[in-house]
Amino acid sequence: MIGRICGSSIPVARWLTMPKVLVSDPIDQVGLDILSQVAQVDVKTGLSPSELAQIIGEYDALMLRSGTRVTAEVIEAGQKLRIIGRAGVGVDNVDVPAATRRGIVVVNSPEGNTIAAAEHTLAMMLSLSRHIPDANASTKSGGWDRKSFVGTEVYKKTLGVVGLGKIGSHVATVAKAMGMKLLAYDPFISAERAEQIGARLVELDILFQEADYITLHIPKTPETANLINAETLAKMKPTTRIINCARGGVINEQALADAIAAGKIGGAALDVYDQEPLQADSPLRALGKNLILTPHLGASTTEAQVNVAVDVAEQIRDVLLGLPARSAVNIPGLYPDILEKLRPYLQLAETLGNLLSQVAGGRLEQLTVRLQGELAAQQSQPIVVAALKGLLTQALRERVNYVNAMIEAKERGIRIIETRDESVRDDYAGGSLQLVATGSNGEHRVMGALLGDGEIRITNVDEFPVNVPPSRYMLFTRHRDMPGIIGKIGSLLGSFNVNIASMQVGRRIVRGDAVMVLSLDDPLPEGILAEITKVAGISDAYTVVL
Ligand SMILES: NC(=O)c1ccc[n+]([C@@H]2O[C@H](COP(=O)([O-])OP(=O)(O)OC[C@H]3O[C@@H](n4cnc5c(N)ncnc54)[C@H](O)[C@@H]3O)[C@@H](O)[C@H]2O)c1
Ligand SMILES: O=C(O)[C@H](O)COP(=O)(O)O
Repeated sequence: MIGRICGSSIPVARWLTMPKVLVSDPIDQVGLDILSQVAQVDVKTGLSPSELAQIIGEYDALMLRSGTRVTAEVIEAGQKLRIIGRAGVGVDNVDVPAATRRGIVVVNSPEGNTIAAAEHTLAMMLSLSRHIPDANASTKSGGWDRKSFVGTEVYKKTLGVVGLGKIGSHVATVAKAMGMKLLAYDPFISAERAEQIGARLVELDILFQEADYITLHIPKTPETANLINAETLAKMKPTTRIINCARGGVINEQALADAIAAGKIGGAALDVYDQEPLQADSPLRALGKNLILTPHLGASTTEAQVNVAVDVAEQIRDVLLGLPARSAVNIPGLYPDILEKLRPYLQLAETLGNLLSQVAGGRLEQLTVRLQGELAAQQSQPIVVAALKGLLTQALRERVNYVNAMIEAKERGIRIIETRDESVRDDYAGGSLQLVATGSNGEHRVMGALLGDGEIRITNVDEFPVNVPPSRYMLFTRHRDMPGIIGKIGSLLGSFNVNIASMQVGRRIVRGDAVMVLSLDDPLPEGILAEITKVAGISDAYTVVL
């Protein structure tokens, strides 16, 4: 039987077992079509956080814009949630730390609406300069008033750009072409970058004092909240006009309304507000032609909505299919191109982390990740995250993933040390990875490498050289290197009907201490470990399940 779901023909049986995606804000149909290839898609907009919390439990993914608030309560209720996709830039309406703790990947579309937001900013600046909204309203209501709407030119005026990122840079470039002089404030960009755009990087106070127009393109952070307040407004010229198409809350709205009403600044154009929708009794609603208000329309162009819908829907689809997301805001450094290159190393790191947690046992206090030889030239952070994921697998099972491994480790008080040494040369062209765990059972270490075909080799366990591929079931022993031990272990396993796939002994000196590593086809039956430790010369035996 064929069911028709959002334009695609999917057999009903398959549809019923598909993951479910909730779309909680208006999203372009092209995004819904992409999601429908792999999921059941429900569109339910206008939900409050508590309404969302009530239904989110049945969904594997959530797609939203700025109209939905994803609180910690929503995330807690979203027990099946794997991904939250923000079809836009700002993720300040999502409790990202709560999502990270739960291992939920949060993605956005960092560039899909850049041009739309920049063009809206420029439209706001020109509308404010020429009183277009009020002149339009007056004319439409029957008037022909040319005297009240005399404007000013932007040509040769100074534009102060706060936040010279993607949107700020585009605004600056177009403003430059209109003959404006540019000042910029952004503590995270270089003077050279500002110069390329034609802007002079200055301190914030200089920008406030000298700019005729100030445009904000910063995220809302503890540093930027309330950036424009009564004190900073007092530094501006009485003709200065402010445009905010970034985030509400970076301007103190009461202070702005007071300054405009008192003629202390020239005016403002706002697209974003402290509380959205803008409160009915906001002091901003009472002001006249020197204040323009739009209802968060910066990203509302046909082109931008297609861009962000495709960008985010593709990422949700990929994550639901087990593939990486290309712009996850809470996975450090894991971009697809890097991921592709590092994939075999990530597998190695995760396997060694899992092995180490079982070799070491007990409570872990510190993990040292050593990248040696060629490996030291690779980007290390994803490798560290993969090692932590492996290390925590025994404790957290599927609850740990690339999103939350770092935070879970930190919450358990595990210190992470990373070292790299390109000068170490061994038999492995791709270099070696060594993991050292320090904890309640002292210090333990494992080392591994990749063969030319990408196959993993465990090359050292607690300073004993070995050369074994990892396998699902493994048996490790510590013993005295003496005749007869290997045979006894072999026949003991045989008597319990356990098949040995491979066996390796690692020793540093003849007849000294040694390790034995066995790869087994079957899990070890209960009781066999006790029998193994009774064998003369065996000091320790433990199983590892990878
Ligand atoms: N109105 C809308 O519909 C709309 C649409 C898109 C984006 N936005 C918002 O616009 C803002 C900018 O977006 P973007 O894509 O250009 O982001 P971006 O990350 O490219 O740029 C932000 C810039 O702000 C700078 N910055 C950070 N903290 C700062 C501080 N304390 N002081 C000065 N500069 C600081 C950063 O260095 C960066 O260069 C974001 O808040 C985004 O959410 C709004
Ligand atoms: O951060 C963003 O991308 C903008 O604020 C756009 O928000 P919207 O998707 O709700 O229009």
